Amino acid sequence: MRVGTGLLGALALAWRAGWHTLVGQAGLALLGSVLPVALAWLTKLALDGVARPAPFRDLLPIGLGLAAVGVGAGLVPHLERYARQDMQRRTGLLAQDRLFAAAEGFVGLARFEAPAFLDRLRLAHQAGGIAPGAVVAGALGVGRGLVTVLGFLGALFLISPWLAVAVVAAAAPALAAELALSRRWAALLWRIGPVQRRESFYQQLLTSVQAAKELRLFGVGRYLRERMATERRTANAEHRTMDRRELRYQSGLGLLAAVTSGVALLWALHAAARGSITAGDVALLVAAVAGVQAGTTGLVTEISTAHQQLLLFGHYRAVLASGPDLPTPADTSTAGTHRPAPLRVGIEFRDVWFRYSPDHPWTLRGLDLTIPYGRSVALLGRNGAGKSTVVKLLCRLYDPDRGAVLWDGVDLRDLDPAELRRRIGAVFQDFMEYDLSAADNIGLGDLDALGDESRISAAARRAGVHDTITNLPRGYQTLLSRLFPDDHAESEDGATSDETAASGGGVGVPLSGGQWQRLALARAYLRGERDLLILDEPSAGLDAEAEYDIHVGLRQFRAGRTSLLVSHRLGAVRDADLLVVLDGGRVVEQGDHATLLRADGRYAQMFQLQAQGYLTDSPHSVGVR
Ligand SMILES: Nc1ncnc2c1ncn2[C@@H]1O[C@H](COP(=O)(O)OP(=O)(O)OP(=O)(O)O)[C@@H](O)[C@H]1O
Repeated sequence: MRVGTGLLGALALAWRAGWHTLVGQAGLALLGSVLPVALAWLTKLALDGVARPAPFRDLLPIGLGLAAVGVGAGLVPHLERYARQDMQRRTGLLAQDRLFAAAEGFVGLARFEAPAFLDRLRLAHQAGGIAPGAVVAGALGVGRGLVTVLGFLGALFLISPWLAVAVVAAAAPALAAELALSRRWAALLWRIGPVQRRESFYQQLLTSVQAAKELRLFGVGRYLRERMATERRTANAEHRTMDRRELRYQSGLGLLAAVTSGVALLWALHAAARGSITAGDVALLVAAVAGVQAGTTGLVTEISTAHQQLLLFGHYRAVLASGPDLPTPADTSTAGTHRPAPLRVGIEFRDVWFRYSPDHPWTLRGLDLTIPYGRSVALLGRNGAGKSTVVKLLCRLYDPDRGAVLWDGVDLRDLDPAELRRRIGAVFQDFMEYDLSAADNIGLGDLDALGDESRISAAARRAGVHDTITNLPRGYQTLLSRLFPDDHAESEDGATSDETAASGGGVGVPLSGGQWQRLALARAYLRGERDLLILDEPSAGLDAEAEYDIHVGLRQFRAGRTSLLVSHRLGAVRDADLLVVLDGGRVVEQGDHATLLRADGRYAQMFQLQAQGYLTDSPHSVGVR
């Protein structure tokens, strides 16, 4: 049943991707399947005619038929290959698009963090490119093989029924064995998923420019290479075991088929010597036994390949059928009921409990927090206190396990997540550095502004990165990447782009850490008119002067706007309307700077510690004096 629905799914995808190619491919498969049988029959007729002997005009149609079959046999395989590859490309493209659309539809992050789901996604991605096309080609191949085998079996049956039965009996175990093997292959691919994931992690590590510094400094390249090889050896051992099993099955079954055909041949020669069958019958019998065996082997291979691909295609179908990861309102279209209205009162975390999974400890334990409309709130606390987690819940990348996050009193779970996010601008602590142009890096913050130079440069100016960008070789159009050379053309001396890149010419320009951070800030500023601005450590990588500039700019920009700012630099956030200190997954202190200093609690301690750090001499310098 599952095989049936998988096959139907693949056929439906292929039909959608290009029905005319599918029909052409099926027609060619049918033509290809009857040609060998027609060739054998026509050869028998020609031999019998010559032996009789028959006049040439009786032999002429047979000769023309043989010539036509020869032309067909020469052309059909090439046409079929072309149609198959075209189908592969079309279904691959459609399948990939559907897979990525499904992944894009996951509202939250949890699935991207679950190793089992990641394995399934990887297999689905691999399968999506080739499996549907391979399943369709396999199904057509099976149909073609069946027609050929049945045609030859019919011929055999006419000459000797018991021989036909014997040949089928010899082929049946091969079919059963191949099906069992293909199931084992699919299970193996699933089993070694984590091993391959680790191997590819080491591969990326050993070739990534970020890791290159530390690997060289610590001299750990060889150690990691050995770990990578260990993973590959584990996968190889599993493959080898399967290959050996396959070898055993296939050579045993091949032997059985060879013995069957040998016996059939001896019987045919014996019968011809006694005069009970003609020379044409012998030729047809030899062709039929060989044709049934070759056809069965082909059939078995097609079935097992299609079966394997079908099992892989199962991962693709599973991802597509996995449904929403977080509940979304049933109907987001009805009169905009699930659209968040512009923020008017504020956002409230009400007794929020959250952990990343049942295996993780609680990160938030009954958090109560209000971000009032039009005010700036700064979230403070030591590493791991849960500040970024609050940010992620606010963007609805996860849902609370208990309690609720309310947008003007409406639970975020009752709002359309895409609409909610349209109202938010954010810089995450682990912001993205896109290997795109400077303009694109900013413009991705708001696709409407992507071609709007004035909006992009205004955002860049506000983030203090405009001058940096205009000094780049191609200004806002400079590619900020080491991955893609800016110029794919060969240089004048004929060097390829790889060589040019290796010598430092024609490559995109990467920025410094702080410059990237400003770019991320510009991206958020592009969404500055949105209802809520979230900045998670927006100045961590900036120099002191830049940080000051950024915070002055931020202060002006934030005035009268609702914002949430996460920072460890207390001097930079002291003038926020509300300072909130998190500890142990809940709010332990809140108020403005003056109130919290007077309270002489956690904030006052942290603030004084940082302030002293700037003002007092270090114990070492005192000692030196
Ligand atoms: N994706 C995740 N899966 C599991 N645990 C996580 C995940 N992200 C964060 N955590 C854990 O949740 C806790 C809170 O992390 P969070 O990033 O919110 O802290 P933070 O206050 O922002 O810290 P920092 O000041 O270091 O940025 C930490 O113990 C962290 O290990």
